[in-house]
Amino acid sequence: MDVQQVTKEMKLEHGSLPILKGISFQILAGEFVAIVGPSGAGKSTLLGIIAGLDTPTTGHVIIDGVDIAHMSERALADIRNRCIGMVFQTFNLIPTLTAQENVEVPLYVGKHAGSASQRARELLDLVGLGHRAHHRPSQLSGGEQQRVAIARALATDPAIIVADEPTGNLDSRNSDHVLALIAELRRKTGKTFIIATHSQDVAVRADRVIRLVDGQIAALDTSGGRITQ
Ligand SMILES: Nc1ncnc2c1ncn2[C@@H]1O[C@H](COP(=O)(O)OP(=O)(O)OP(=O)(O)O)[C@@H](O)[C@H]1O
Repeated sequence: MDVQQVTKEMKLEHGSLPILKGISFQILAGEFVAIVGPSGAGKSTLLGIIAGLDTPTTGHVIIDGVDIAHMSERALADIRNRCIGMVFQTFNLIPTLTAQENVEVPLYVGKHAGSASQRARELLDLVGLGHRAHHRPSQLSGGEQQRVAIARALATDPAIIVADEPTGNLDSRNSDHVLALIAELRRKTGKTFIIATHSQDVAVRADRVIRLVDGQIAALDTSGGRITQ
C-alpha cells in the first residue's frame, strides 16, 4: 500500500478545518504497522481513508496498483469487500444475528456466497469461537465479540486488515487474547495489519510505528519500538 500526500479537510459552516496535512508512507505486504498519536491527531480519519470508507481531499492511496482515493462509491465498495477487512473499537456486530451469521454477512455477495455457512464456521474455529457460533453478541464477552469481528473481517480473505483501536474497549485479559490472536493470524495468514492504537501493548508488537501528531507524521520508528507520547 502506498499512501501519497494525503490531505483531508472537513468542511465547516465557515471555511474548512485541515485534519490530515500531507501524509505519505508505504506499507509492505505482510507488515504489521501501528499508527499512534494523541487524541485528535487524525488516526481514525487516516484509517477510514486507507480502508476506503472515506475519501481524501487530495492525494492518493494505492492498493494493488489501483488508486482508491477518488473512485466511485460502487468501485470502492467492491475494493472494500475484496481487499480490506475492518475491525472497530466497538465491534459493530449486528445484535440480532448470531456470531456465525455476523461472520456470514460479508459472504452473501461474491465468490464465497455458496459456502458462506461453512466458511463462517471455519473462521469462528480459527478465532477459537466455534463453540459460540449460535450465540448473539449480547451473550458474548467483549473479547469474544471482538474475535467474532476479526473473523468477519477475514471472511472475504482480504490481504489487508485495518483495525481502529481494536483493544480500546477491552480489559487487559481480553486485550491480551485479542493481541495473541492477531499475532497468530499474522503467522498463519501473512496478512497486512494496520492498527491505530493508544496501547503500548499493541505498538510494541508492531514491525513499525507511525506516529501522527496534529495531522502530520511525527516519526517513523522502524524498530517496532515504544510509544513516546
Ligand atoms: N466530521 C468531522 N467534522 C469536523 N471535524 C472532524 C470530523 N471528524 C473528525 N474531526 C476532527 O478531526 C480531528 C481528528 O479526528 P480523528 O478521530 O481522526 O482523531 P484520532 O487521532 O483518531 O483521535 P482518537 O485517538 O481520540 O480517536 C479531530 O480534531 C476531530 O475533532
